[in-house]
Amino acid sequence: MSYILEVKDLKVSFKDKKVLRNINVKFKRNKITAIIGPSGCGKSTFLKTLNCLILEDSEASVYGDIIFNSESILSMEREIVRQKIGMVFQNPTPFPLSIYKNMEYALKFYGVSRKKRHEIINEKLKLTGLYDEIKDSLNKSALKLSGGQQQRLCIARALTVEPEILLLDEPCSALDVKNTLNIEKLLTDIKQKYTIIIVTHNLPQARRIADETLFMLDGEVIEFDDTEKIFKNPSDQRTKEYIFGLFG
Ligand SMILES: Nc1ncnc2c1ncn2[C@@H]1O[C@H](COP(=O)(O)OP(=O)(O)OP(=O)(O)O)[C@@H](O)[C@H]1O
Repeated sequence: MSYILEVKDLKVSFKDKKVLRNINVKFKRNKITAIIGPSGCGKSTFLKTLNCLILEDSEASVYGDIIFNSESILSMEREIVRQKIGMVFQNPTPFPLSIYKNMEYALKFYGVSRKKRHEIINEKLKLTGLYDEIKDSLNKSALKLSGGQQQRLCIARALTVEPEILLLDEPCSALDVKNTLNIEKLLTDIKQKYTIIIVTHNLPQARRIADETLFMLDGEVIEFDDTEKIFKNPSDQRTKEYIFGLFG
């Protein structure tokens, strides 16, 4: 089995508050992994640690290591980490620019030629199912798109720099059912090419799309296994109680 990311003895604190405790897990390449757990258990902190975003917080201390393709991301250049490990947030975050300029932004930063930028932008808009919907209004403000379209644009934008891993923090929590299902289909369509790690409160969503599911509680990983095993026959009593709705 090929692993893309290995988390070793990871601990994260904000000042003296311990938020993540001794996490040791490995993420499989080209799979969707869902991270679930009650509010405040540390899911977003964990996700933000996986692409070093947490290091931008002056109150955060990070111990342990995260190995990506046999290299420690904590000692890699941040720009390379962000290119290899992209992130999409809970609320769609298009820049207040045109759709095209949103898509072009990171490509310009990395010095990609105009012709190549155009090719990549079309390809990613097609991949995320947006192209047919917006091909005649690429110069329109991205803020005028619907919430679901904005979130697909953010995914398309994150993919322009060809990350190997895409992290998503509750990407559907601001969307209706139809847009949620669109995003879920999109994620399952692209997993042949990308490794996807998604934080979700929506347990049926984790069950629908994730190959593996990681259950966290109070900053610890309680159980990490095939999604079917976690939902049908979890090994730990605490996972059982969360899955069957006794807490959370
Ligand atoms: N920048 C920060 N400074 C101080 N404490 C923080 C910071 N970010 C998160 N925390 C604390 O860390 C703990 C874990 O928060 P985190 O957002 O990771 O949990 P979560 O499981 O993603 O929660 P939710 O499901 O509600 O989004 C919480 O107690 C939170 O208050």
